Amino acid sequence: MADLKPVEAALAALLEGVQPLGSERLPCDRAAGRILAEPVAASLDVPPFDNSAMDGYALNHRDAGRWLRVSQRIAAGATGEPLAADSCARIFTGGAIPAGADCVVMQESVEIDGDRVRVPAGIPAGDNIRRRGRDVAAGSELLPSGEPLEAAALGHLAGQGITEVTVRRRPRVALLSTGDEIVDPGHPLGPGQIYNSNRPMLKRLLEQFGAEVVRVAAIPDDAEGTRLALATAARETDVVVTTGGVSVGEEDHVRAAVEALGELDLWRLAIRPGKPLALGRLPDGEREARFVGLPGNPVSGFVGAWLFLRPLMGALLGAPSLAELPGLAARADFATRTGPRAHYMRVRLEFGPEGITAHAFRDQNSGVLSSCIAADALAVIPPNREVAPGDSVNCLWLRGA
Ligand SMILES: Nc1nc2c(c(=O)[nH]1)N[C@H]1C(S)=C(S)[C@@H](COP(=O)(O)OP(=O)(O)OC[C@H]3O[C@@H](n4cnc5c(N)ncnc54)[C@H](O)[C@@H]3O)O[C@H]1N2
Ligand code: MOO
Repeated sequence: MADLKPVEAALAALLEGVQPLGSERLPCDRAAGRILAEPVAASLDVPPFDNSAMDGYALNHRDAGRWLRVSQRIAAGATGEPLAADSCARIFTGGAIPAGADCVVMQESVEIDGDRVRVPAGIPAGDNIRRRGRDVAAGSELLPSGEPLEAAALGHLAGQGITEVTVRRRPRVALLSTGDEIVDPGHPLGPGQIYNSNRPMLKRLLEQFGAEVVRVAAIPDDAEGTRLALATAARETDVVVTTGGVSVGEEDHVRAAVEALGELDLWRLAIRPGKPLALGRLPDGEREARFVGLPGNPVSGFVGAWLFLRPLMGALLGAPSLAELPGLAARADFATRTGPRAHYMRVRLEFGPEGITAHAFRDQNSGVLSSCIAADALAVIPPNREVAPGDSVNCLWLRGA
């Protein structure tokens, strides 16, 4: 087992030389989930003027504790007049603070007598005022390149009146299945056959990671057909992913075809599941598609997608948030022992007042996809390690992309 390589070595080989893809302009309302390809500068202060955080009265803090005439009414959207002496302004949340006022007192704290009010003494200057530029200052960087355009970022763009952004083109991916026994749903199953569960699973994961799956196909079981399928896929895409046929079986034409078309490295990784992995390049004139051959076992493909396809999509998208899975420490509720391979165990995390507990699924076999459905994380148990209930284990978080 001495030849088993660490995940990091394969990942470094996979990402070597990968450059972010080109960009495209999109209207903001079609850019949700996309990755910014350039920084966006703020041209406006947000908020654009000092305004009230409360429904109440705007005054100068030196007048707090005295009876004041209510000299004007300022609703959100209106601008008031400068405050006259011995007066305050009725003001509503979002209303512009009039000149001369430097604090707002909420109406629940005010005594009212006809058109006069008295606020408690000792109100500090600035109280309940949302200062101009407090959220965003004009001229500052609103969002950096590589930022995923999720809810708050989209709100921030709109806050500047921005209608269009430059985002990365989505990586185009081909997803090809090997295996004579694999049948697509919708067709009858013959003896010894199984349905193709990897395809929809990996398609969904790739889309979650920001890719566009532009081609799905089965690789035919002959040398020429395999070569044609791979060459066609490479021409149309940035990444060609295959499933199955990466261990030591004899039935496989993928290896020979990738070697004939470009370069191939076969890895045997010190991880369970996902030991065999094929990485390569498929040149097409000036450009090339990256090749990733994931193992056929569904859980091995699932884990391989999180560990390899996610950072690859991150590198193509220039999105640092996809580079590494977030890690968190949890208390194991299980016992296990590893051999020469690190075990990436599917766990459900329970967040309690005493901390986080990792519950491992009973059957961790790499063919048992049901263990992935409710898995929140992969608990990474290093090689040659014994874990007892209560021990701390490092978990890689799988919720979200
Ligand atoms: N002698 C050895 N045998 C195996 C080794 C080894 O080192 N020496 N490694 C094992 C490990 S670990 C893994 S993981 C698998 C990887 O196998 P392959 O990538 O070659 O995949 P296949 O043999 O084609 O398939 C494995 C398994 O997965 C099923 N499968 C394949 N594709 C799909 C699909 N699209 N949907 C659902 N299920 C799929 C397939 O029917 C097989 O049962 O090799 C071990 N063997
Ligand atoms: O590495 Mo395989 O993925 O253990 O089943």
